[in-house]
Amino acid sequence: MALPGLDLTESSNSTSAFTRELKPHNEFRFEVGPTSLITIRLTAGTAELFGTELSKGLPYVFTCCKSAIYTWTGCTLSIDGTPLSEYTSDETPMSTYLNLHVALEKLRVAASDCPPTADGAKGPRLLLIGPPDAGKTTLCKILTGYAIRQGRKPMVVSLDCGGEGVLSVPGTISAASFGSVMDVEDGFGSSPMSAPSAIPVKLPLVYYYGLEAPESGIRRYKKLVTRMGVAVNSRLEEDIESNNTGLIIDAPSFDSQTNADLLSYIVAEFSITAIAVLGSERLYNTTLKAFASAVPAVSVIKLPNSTGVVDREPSFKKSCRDAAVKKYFFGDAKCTLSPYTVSLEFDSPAGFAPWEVVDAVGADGRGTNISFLPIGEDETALRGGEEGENGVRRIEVADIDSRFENMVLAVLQVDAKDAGAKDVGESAVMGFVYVQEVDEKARRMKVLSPVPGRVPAKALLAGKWPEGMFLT
Ligand SMILES: Nc1ncnc2c1ncn2[C@@H]1O[C@H](COP(=O)(O)OP(=O)(O)OP(=O)(O)O)[C@@H](O)[C@H]1O
Repeated sequence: MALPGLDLTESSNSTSAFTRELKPHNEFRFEVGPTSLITIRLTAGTAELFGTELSKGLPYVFTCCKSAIYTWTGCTLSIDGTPLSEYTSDETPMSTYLNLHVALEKLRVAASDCPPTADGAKGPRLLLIGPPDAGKTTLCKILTGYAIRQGRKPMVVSLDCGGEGVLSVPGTISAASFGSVMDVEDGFGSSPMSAPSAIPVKLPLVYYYGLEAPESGIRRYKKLVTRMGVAVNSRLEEDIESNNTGLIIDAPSFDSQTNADLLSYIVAEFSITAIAVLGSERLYNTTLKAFASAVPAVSVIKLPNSTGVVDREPSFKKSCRDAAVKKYFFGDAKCTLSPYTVSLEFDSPAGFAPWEVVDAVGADGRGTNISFLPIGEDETALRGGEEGENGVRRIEVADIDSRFENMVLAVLQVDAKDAGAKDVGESAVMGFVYVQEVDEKARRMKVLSPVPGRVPAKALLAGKWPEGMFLT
C-alpha cells in the first residue's frame, strides 16, 4: 500500500528477513533509502537507539535514515527488509558519551541540593558544536535519552536551522522540555509542529528563520537566538526540576574561527557552562583558547565522533528535509494525516499579510538577494530601514505569483493587520501551510493546512529554507 503524499511503499522486499547477533558494546549500523522501509525487532537482550531503549518484540519501522542500534549487554535483532547498507561495529564512542552523561548527572545532583533560588540550582548548560555531520544531533539525542531514563526533564534547544528540524520542519530553531520517553523511530519524536505521535506530545517553542545558514542573515538569526534564550531562561526559572536538569543545545555547524562571534553570542544568551566539541581538534583548540578566561567559567570538552557518522550527500539531506515537511502534513506510516485544502484570499477582510525573509548575503557574497523582488527593483533600498534591520520584507500582493507554489509558509503569532517588520522578524510560529496553487486573477492561493477552517489572519512568512518541493 502506498501512503498518500509520502511515496512510501512498504518494504519492497519484505521476504528478506535476517538476524544479527550483537556482542556487548557492539553497534548495528544501517542505512535506509527514502523510498523503502525496514522493520527491526529486538528478540533477545537489551539495546538502545541513540539513547532510547528498544522494547523487546516491538516492530520499529525506519525509512530515509542512517542510524545505529547499540547494546551494552549483547542482543539479537531480527531485521525485515533490505537496508541500503548494514554492518556491525565494535568501535564506538558510547563509553565516552556515557561518562559525559555521568558527569552531567553529578552536576544535576549538586544543583538539586541547592536552594531553588540560589545560582547553584542551575543545572549544567551544555552546547554541542562541531563541523557538519560530526554527530552533534545524535549526541544531543543520546544525552537527552539518558537524562530522561534517569527521571530528569532536560530542556533541548535546536539552533541548527539547516538540518531537518527538531520537533518542527526544517529552517526553524526550536526548544522543548523533554519529560517523557523519546521515539525510537523518530528520535526527538513528534509535536503539533512536526507530525502525530503515539508518545505524549511535546510542545516546542518554534521560530522560523527561513535560511540555510546563520551567516546568511546573521542579524536576524542572533535576534531569534536572543528571543529563544529569554524564553528558555524564564521557563527554566519557573520550573525547578528543569532548571536543575539544565540545557542541551544542538548548535549549527561550526568550522573553526569563522563562527567565533556567533559562538560567544550563543554562550552568553543561554548562560552556557560547558561546550562539547565533536570531531575537530582544531575547533577544540580555538574554542579552548577563546573561553580560557571566560567569566563565568565555561568548560570546553573534546569528544570523539563515532566512526559510524557518515557524510550525508546533499541529495540524501534534501530527501530527509522533504520527508520532514511531508510528515508535518501527511503523517507517517504509523499515523496518516489528511491535510485540508484551504483558500487564502488576498483581499480577505480579516487581513492578508505575506512577508519574506531577506537574505543578507547573496550567492556572490555581497548584497541582499531577495527572491520575490520585482525585476529591476533596487535591492539596496531594502538594506537599511526597519525591514532590512529586521531581516524581513513585506510582499506586495501584486508580486505574488507562481513562484510561491510548492513553498512552505510559516503562520506567525502576530496579527496580519498590525504586523510591523520588528514583530514579524521576531515572532514565534503557530504552524505552517504549504502553497499548492496561486491564482493571480482570482486573487487567492490554495494552501494545504494541517487544521480545518480558515487560516488564521496572522502574518505569513516565506523563506528560502526549506527549498520548494512537490508535496502532492
Ligand atoms: N553511530 C552511528 N552509526 C550510523 N549512523 C550514525 C551514527 N551516529 C550518527 N549517525 C548518522 O550520521 C548522520 C549525521 O549525524 P548527525 O545528524 O548527528 O550530525 P550533525 O553533526 O548533527 O549534522 P549537521 O551537519 O546536520 O549538523 C545522521 O544521519 C545520523 O543518524
